[in-house]
Amino acid sequence: MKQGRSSSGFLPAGPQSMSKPRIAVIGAGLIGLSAAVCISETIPTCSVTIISDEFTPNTTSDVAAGMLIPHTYPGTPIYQQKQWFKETFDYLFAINNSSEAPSAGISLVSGWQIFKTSSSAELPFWSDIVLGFRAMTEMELKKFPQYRFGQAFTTLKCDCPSYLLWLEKRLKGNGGEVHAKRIANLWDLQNNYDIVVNCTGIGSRQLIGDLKIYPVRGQVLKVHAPWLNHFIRDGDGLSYIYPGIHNVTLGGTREKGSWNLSPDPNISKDIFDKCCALEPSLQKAQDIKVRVGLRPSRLAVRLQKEILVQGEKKLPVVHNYGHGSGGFSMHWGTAKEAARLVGECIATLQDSLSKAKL
Ligand SMILES: Cc1cc2nc3c(=O)[nH]c(=O)nc-3n(C[C@H](O)[C@H](O)[C@H](O)COP(=O)(O)OP(=O)(O)OC[C@H]3O[C@@H](n4cnc5c(N)ncnc54)[C@H](O)[C@@H]3O)c2cc1C
Ligand SMILES: O=C([O-])CC(=O)C(=O)O
Repeated sequence: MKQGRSSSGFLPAGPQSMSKPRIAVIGAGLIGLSAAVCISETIPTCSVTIISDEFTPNTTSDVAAGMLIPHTYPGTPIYQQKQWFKETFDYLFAINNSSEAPSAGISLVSGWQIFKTSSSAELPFWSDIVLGFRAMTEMELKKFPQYRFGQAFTTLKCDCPSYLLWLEKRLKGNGGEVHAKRIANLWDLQNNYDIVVNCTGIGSRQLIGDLKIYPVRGQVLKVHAPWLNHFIRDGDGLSYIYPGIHNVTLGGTREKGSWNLSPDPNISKDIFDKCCALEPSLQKAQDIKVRVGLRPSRLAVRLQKEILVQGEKKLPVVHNYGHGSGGFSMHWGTAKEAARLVGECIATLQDSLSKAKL
């Protein structure tokens, strides 16, 4: 049994009425925790239970840099991605402006995204959502002699384990529960929950057989270099330096289709050397830790309702997974949409219950 989370007796023996709809959220990474918090706050009449086999600090979400810099999903309309990013940015900006900022692990960070050729630097769809987006000046570019062009802006960063713990605490404060268990089949939940929210990330490949989701392996270093406060990102996405509250994340790699979770020392050296070339003071970094995560990648985030049917039985499922490289950038926007879909499922269930009584 994992500390503070029950691993047995997780199935509530609740009534089958819809006076208090019972929602099971599968997955305790960023996407499951944020969806659970959002559902518990927007539909306070329901009970929310997270069921997951892994928790912080052992999820992909703990490995992430946690920067709010979106990656484009080719299969999701841009207006939709822009809305999710804006909702996430506004929500975290408000937390950053509150006394909760340090415990939630949310900080503002300014810096540069740099490019070797100006033609590779299109105006991103999120340029009017981050703060103070502009082209870098000649003087700023002098710091990076190999680069021709750059974008300067201020964005938000989540300190990943702190933020996940903060979300879990908030869920429990709203009366939510958290249980440690691996789910092999969504139907195992049908007797005890009215609606299931699937936030299993890369686990959706096995749990529901979605072969459209695949891993993109990422290796990063988490180092102690408290003098750094500006981020630097090579526009190719293969070198970045992201200072946060507790450490600096150095990255990174993108290996499509690799399931290998073991750190590769040669890759660590390569990341370190490339980041030192951008920011020589990193030679003095200490306490270097290596982490590997598998980005749950998909052409489009899957955010939709599905009604599973088995004979007479029905199980409403809301899917919310496949956030790839952009979970932190999009999570609150997708959590809001998942909560809205759960609300629709509750309305449909209530409607069919009242029709059955007639
Ligand atoms: C190196 C790296 C750097 C990144 N940097 C950034 C960044 O700077 N900004 C950004 O926006 N994004 C970043 N990301 C992407 C981000 O980490 C992901 O988009 C996000 O963490 C996905 O969250 P998730 O909750 O879907 O997945 P996960 O964190 O993997 O959570 C899935 C959960 O589901 C549970 N689960 C799975 N299957 C089952 C099952 N059958 N039964 C029970 N539980 C199950 C797991 O135990 C886990 O708790 C980065 C990723 C990596 C790897
Ligand atoms: O690309 C970045 O800047 C960080 C990130 O999201 C990732 O490594 O997936």
